[in-house]
Amino acid sequence: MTESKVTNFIIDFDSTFTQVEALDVLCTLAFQDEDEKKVALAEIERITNLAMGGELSFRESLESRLKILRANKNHIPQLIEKLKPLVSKSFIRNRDFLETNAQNVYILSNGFKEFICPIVKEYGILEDHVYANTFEYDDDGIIIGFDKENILSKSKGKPALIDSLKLEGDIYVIGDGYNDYEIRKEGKANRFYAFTENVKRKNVMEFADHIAPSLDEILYHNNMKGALSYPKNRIKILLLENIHSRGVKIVENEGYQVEVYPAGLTEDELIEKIKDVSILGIRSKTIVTKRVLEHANRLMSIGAFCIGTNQIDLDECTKRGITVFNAPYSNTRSVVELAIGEMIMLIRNLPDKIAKMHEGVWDKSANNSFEIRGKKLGIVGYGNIGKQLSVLAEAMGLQVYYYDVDEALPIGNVTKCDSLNEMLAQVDIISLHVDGRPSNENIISKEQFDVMKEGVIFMNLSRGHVVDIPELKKAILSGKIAGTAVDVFPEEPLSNKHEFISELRGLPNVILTPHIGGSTLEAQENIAEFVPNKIISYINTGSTTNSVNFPDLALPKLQNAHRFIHIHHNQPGIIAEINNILAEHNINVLGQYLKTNETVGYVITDIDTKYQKDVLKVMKKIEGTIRFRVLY
Ligand SMILES: NC(=O)c1ccc[n+]([C@@H]2O[C@H](COP(=O)([O-])OP(=O)(O)OC[C@H]3O[C@@H](n4cnc5c(N)ncnc54)[C@H](O)[C@@H]3O)[C@@H](O)[C@H]2O)c1
Ligand SMILES: O=C(O)[C@H](O)COP(=O)(O)O
Repeated sequence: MTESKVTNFIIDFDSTFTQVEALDVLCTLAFQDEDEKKVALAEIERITNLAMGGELSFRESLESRLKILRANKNHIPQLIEKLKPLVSKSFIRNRDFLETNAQNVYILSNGFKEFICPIVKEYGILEDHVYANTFEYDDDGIIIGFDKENILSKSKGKPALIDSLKLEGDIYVIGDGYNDYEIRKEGKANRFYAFTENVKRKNVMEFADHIAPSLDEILYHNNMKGALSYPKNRIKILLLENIHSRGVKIVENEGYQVEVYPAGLTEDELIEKIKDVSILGIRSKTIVTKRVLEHANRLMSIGAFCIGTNQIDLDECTKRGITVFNAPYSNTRSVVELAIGEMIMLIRNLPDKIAKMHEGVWDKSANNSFEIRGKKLGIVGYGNIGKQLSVLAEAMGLQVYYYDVDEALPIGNVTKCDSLNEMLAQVDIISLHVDGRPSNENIISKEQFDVMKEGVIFMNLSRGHVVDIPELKKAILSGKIAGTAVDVFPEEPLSNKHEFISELRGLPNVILTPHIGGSTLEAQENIAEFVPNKIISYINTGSTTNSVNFPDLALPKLQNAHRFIHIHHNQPGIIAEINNILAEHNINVLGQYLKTNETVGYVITDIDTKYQKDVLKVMKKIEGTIRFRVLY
């Protein structure tokens, strides 16, 4: 084969250039009767797969498929219209590449020119670069066969055709079928890319020189300019802790390489897994320590698919230019509903009564059973959950008191308390809704239990470490606390397979739940929609809206521009240096956005698309740079 700089791309049509097999679509047009259509379609698909997997000769498969089809000439224009929107997404995206390189792009298909030519023409592909079969019709216009003299209708037709073309330069074949690989197998191509954007055939992928989930990947692999600065399939996302399938779908549709794991991971396990991960998705269980982050060389972003982010070393993330996003409101209501339900259960002594009933004991009595109406509810932590709880509780007739370390505007008729102990001393029901910052460890301990009223109801649905558990146990056993609900624990099992160990097990009138305050399908689905979209927006545009640790920048969509994203330590002079470099390189700036926090500076510069690429290296070398990337 001639060694040359010219690269010829030989592209398959069905399931490569388009997302579908054209004859399957033709079948749906040809059959009116739904049952007949189903049977025919299944048979055509079966035969296609046999041929694409190399188990049936192409000629046999084509003959059988055309026999099943009762298509005619009039169906062809309809077929073309159906196929146009079904061009593979990465081919649509890279129309520029196809147009610019038209001289070296060929379509080689065992399909039919009648529908291929009008579709690929729209992408600049030359008509005389399309090699495919042609239909034969009877006098009534019914498709009865194909041109049997065409080399492509014969076995090993593709390698034979390539041979006949006598192309100069390298030949790279892009396709999803065994017959595409055959070109390489017969020594007529330098490289075979198994194209998996639409279908993945194991027995084709195993022979590939390179597996390409998109055309972007092929262009990137060849150092050629494509529509995207970085192929999405190279972005690996690891989703832990049983994240709702909605979230998995969103990141899959975005084209990321997705790995899903149902439970949390230990620090060592996470260190092992995180090496080539660009995005990490976790819930409350996975602790992302400094040590983990030291091994996370590629990590760009962490999604906490929950509210709390105390499990993540946020300072270290910021220093390393890793953005963190969470879902600050998606499970608020679920926690509040559980808290309301539990306070009613506890004030009526239901945990014990239910347990007795299961043992056959009928204990009908009003002793120690009360309404919640008129009782005083004390909320520790008047944030999103605390406030929503106060609104619902007031509506149910409770008098609400709250204590918060920050200034928080009272909603409705609630009473603000100036100290924690002042509040604890006067309320009948206590509900904790503080965040999990380290300084909140044991904020409820002996001193706090001591000031509480006798017979108080105590609930913790915030974080486990905020309550001193041995002291809580003493207060329950002494009768000081009449009822307790605990949803969160200092140590929680990593998965449903591990045992729950706690000294609170078996105590009277105690509801223990496995950290399910936010575990409703509604909440999980909302979270799974919210967090991935924030991360995708960050990856695609650089927007950091709602980030937990980064300066908040909402950015406009990138149009006819390249975007330089520069993250640096917050030190003087960097923005000036960036702009000097841009000026020295004669770069036309279209827009610039800057925001800093205590740790980092975040500068986005949109520039004209024509610039000398050596500027990229210079930008990376600016002292204090944490990360630099380019988007287009
Ligand atoms: N059980 C669950 O499944 C579940 C579900 C969601 C959230 N949570 C936990 O609930 C917490 C609160 O959620 P949110 O959405 O209301 O958060 P938020 O940030 O809106 O509110 C937390 C409030 O607590 C206050 N606070 C912090 N420390 C305090 C202290 N020592 N004393 C008094 N006030 C203090 C803060 O100032 C803030 O107003 C989350 O951080 C999370 O840890 C648990
Ligand atoms: O912070 C939260 O939102 C809650 O603790 C829920 O956490 P989870 O998603 O691990 O149940």
